[in-house]
Amino acid sequence: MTRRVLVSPSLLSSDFGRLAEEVRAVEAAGADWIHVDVMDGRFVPNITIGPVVVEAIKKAATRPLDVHLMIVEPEKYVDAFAKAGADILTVHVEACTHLHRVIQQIRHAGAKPAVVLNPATPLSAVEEVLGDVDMVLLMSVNPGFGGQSFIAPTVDRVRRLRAMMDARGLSTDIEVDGGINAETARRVVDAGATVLVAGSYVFGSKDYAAAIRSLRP
Ligand SMILES: O=C(CO)[C@H](O)[C@H](O)COP(=O)(O)O
Ligand SMILES: [Co+2]
Repeated sequence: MTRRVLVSPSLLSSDFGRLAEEVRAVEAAGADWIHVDVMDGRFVPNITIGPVVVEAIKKAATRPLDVHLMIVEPEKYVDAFAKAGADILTVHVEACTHLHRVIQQIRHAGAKPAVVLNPATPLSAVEEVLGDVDMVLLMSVNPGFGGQSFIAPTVDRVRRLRAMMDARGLSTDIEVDGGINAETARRVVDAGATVLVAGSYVFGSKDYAAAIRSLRP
C-alpha cells in the first residue's frame, strides 16, 4: 500500500537567532509540518524553549506545529502549549502517570494528541490508547539532542507498530524522530512510517529543498 509521507523538519538544529526566517525557509523548501522540541532539563538532560517561543514560531509559520514535549508532568503545560499554537501535541508515555487523561486533556485543549516512546520502551505501552491518538511517534535516538545516530532496531519497531494498527483497522500516523536522512528515511517508510522528523539532516544542508525532497519516497 502507498501511504502519503510528511516531512517535519526539527527546528532544534536551526539557527535560533533567526528562528522566524528558518521557519519560512523550510516551509518554502516544502516542509509539511514544523517540529518543535520542548525540553525541560528533567525528562531529558537539555533545556530548550517554552510556550512563549512556540507562540513566536506560530506567528511565522503557516504549516502545522508538531510539538514534541520532552518534559515531566506534561499535564501542567499542555493547555499553555495548545494556547501558544501547537497543532499536534506529543507526550512521552514515560512521563505520564495517567496517559489516557492527558490525551483527553490535549484534545479538549484543541490540539491533536500524539504519544511517543523512547527506544527502549515496549510498544505495548501504547496498545490501550491506539484508538485515542492521531499519531504515535517512535524515537530512533535517545531524546535530548540533535545530530545523533539512528538506532537500527527502530525499523522493526515501526513494522510491528504498523501491524498492531492494521490488526485494529487503524491508519494512524507513525512518526519517526532521530537520525533521519535519505537512507534511514527509506527504511522506516518501507516499514510503515508516515511522518519523518529531520533536524540536522535538513538544517545542516546547504539546500533545504533538496534535503526535504530526498526524504520523500
Ligand atoms: O526530539 C529530538 C531530540 O530529542 C529531535 O527532534 C531530533 O533529535 C531531531 O534531530 P536529528 O534529526 O538531528 O536527529
Ligand atoms: Co523531536
